[in-house]
Amino acid sequence: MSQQIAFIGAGNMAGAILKGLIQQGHPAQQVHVSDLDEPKLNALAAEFTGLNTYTDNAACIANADVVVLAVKPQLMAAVCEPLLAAQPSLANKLIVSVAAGIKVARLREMLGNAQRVVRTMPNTPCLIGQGMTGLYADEQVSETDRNAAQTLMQAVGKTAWVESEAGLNHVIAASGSAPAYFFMFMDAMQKSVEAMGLDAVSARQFVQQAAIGSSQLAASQMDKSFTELTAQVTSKGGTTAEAVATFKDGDLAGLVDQALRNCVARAEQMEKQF
Ligand SMILES: NC(=O)C1=CN([C@@H]2O[C@H](COP(=O)(O)OP(=O)(O)OC[C@H]3O[C@@H](n4cnc5c(N)ncnc54)[C@H](OP(=O)(O)O)[C@@H]3O)[C@@H](O)[C@H]2O)C=CC1
Ligand SMILES: O=C(O)[C@@H]1CCC=N1
Repeated sequence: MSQQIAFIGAGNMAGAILKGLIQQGHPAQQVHVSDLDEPKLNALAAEFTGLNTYTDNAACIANADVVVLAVKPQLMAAVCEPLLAAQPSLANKLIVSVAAGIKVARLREMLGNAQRVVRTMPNTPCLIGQGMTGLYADEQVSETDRNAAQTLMQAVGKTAWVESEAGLNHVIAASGSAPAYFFMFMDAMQKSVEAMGLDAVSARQFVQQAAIGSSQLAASQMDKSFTELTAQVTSKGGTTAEAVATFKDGDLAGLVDQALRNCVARAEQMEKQF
């Protein structure tokens, strides 16, 4: 029998994971989700017959085997307090956090020293089963719980463990936040070709399919580095060479490096803040 899985917070990330999970065959009757926003819950309940919705977080987790904490980091402490008050021992539940910037030790503190805590860093492509999730657990977490957390996230994409908790912040930079970078790049490309005269629908289709094709090509040629794949497109004296030179002149790599370092720095700052 499938596990009872409870999501605290029905926002972007929980929505992506729970939809992916149900679409992958987990019975909606065994998925529980709570949020303060009733219209959001009603929309999910209308989409997934049998889904259990709550405005009371403690009720949501009452019979759960796995609790996915999916509220904003700044709300996590306030959200955990009543959970702990209602269930002083969370020993019978595996806690899976998707929150950026809240370390295992801090989560345990918020949850009355709950031991069974796994941190994950997914991304929004989980919504279509194409997510990438980094996982971290310390030595106090059993193999069974690690496997359960991994199986949960594998329902919505690929997974990989990181050995140190600091590594999870690198996962945020490389993949948790990354969909936003790619969308920004695609948006800039679409706007550019639209300004040149391509209609909006065509511009989106060309840019989007180029992105899909490029990432699938890269995945099919794991023996080639991204630099080698770039070289395959770049004919000497041709058009790509001009665009590539422009990116190099503008230090695209330096800008990307700075952006990712700032992303990690913010995660580290949040670790102190929340
Ligand atoms: N978005 C992303 O791509 C990723 C996000 N994450 C992490 O996921 C977590 C959630 O982020 P995201 O999904 O983007 O945020 P959202 O704001 O979309 O989702 C959080 C949800 O929690 C609800 N909420 C607020 N207060 C409570 C409460 N007291 N009890 C229950 N629910 C509550 C919010 O409702 P309301 O809107 O009404 O406040 C909202 O629906 C964060 O910790 C983030 O770090 C991790 C990886 C990727
Ligand atoms: O922006 C954030 O803080 C979250 C974490 C990764 C993606 N969104």
